[in-house]
Amino acid sequence: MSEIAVQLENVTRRFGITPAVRDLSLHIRRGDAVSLVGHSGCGKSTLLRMIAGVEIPESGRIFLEGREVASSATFVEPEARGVGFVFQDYALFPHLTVRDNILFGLKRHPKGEAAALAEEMISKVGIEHLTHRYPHTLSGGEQQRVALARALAPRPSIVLMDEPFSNLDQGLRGKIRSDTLNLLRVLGTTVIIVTHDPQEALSVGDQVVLMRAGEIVQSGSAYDLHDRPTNAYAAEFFCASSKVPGIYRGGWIETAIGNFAYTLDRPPTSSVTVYIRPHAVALSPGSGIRARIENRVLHGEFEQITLKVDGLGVPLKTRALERLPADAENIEISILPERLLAF
Ligand SMILES: Nc1ncnc2c1ncn2[C@@H]1O[C@H](COP(=O)(O)OP(=O)(O)OP(=O)(O)O)[C@@H](O)[C@H]1O
Repeated sequence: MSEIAVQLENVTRRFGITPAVRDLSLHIRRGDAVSLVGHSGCGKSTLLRMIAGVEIPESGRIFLEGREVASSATFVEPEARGVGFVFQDYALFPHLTVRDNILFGLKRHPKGEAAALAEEMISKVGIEHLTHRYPHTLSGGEQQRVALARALAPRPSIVLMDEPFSNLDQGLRGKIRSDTLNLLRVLGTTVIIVTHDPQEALSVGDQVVLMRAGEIVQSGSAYDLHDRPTNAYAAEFFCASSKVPGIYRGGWIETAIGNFAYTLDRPPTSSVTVYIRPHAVALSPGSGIRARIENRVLHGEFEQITLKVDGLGVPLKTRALERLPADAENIEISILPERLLAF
């Protein structure tokens, strides 16, 4: 069996003249959990739907588990692709009980085998107590688990999930997300999860794929995308920054808040923008960089502090784990050059 579960080669799909997905190539390893993230309209759902087979690429080729399923010469129907799908609204059949919803996806199996597969997944997902209920009597979290059991019951090797946790409230979302991912990992299922939430994308993925206007902006580990973005768009998408103008001097950058060691593939004296993220600003008494506290927001464990530094056109933000005195007005800070980004 191929090590690559999903392979897209130069896939394009247009609606009218604008491509929803543009000449996109992507490889996903077997068993990985991949998050597909980007702002509304960037083409995430269209990409997922082409992998599922409910949308047809205009050009390019799609392979699942090494088998060509879509190209100019081939089209494999969705039911024959071995792919499970979980929709944002769960799409459960209202007139069927939970058990019958799960059995519905097993129609191609002999009756006894279908019943056994359904029971196995009902127990793995932990919904034994719900099997006789109808969807409208279930909470959002319960419906999500039924939809997951229905998608997984036929044991697809690949599961596609379109915003699967977005209808759950914040408290439940983290728990259901980690339960779902743990189960998929135990089963060895490859999963692609579409989300527009940057934090969710980072927490889900073995691989994070950031899209914009039908193209991949950057793809890699969550650490790559958050800590080592290769362009300004990715840097901004995953973390709000204070943007400060600077001059690249070859090996270092000159800014209004100091000079920082930095290597860029640019000629010296180029203008650059330095992205100062909250974790690049440290409270450090005695540093000599004085900052006025403009705002404090307590987030429980940490406090978000907005700071104004003389000579700097934009405020800086930092996160303090230590509590500052309630009446603190000024503090001294330092900038951690290894945490700066410049483009
Ligand atoms: N059936 C369709 N007919 C016409 N245009 C479409 C169709 N489906 C998608 N589009 C357009 O293609 C682009 C990409 O849409 P898509 O739904 O893939 O984006 P998305 O990233 O999933 O967005 P969202 O997060 O809002 O669901 C959008 O501009 C959308 O308006």
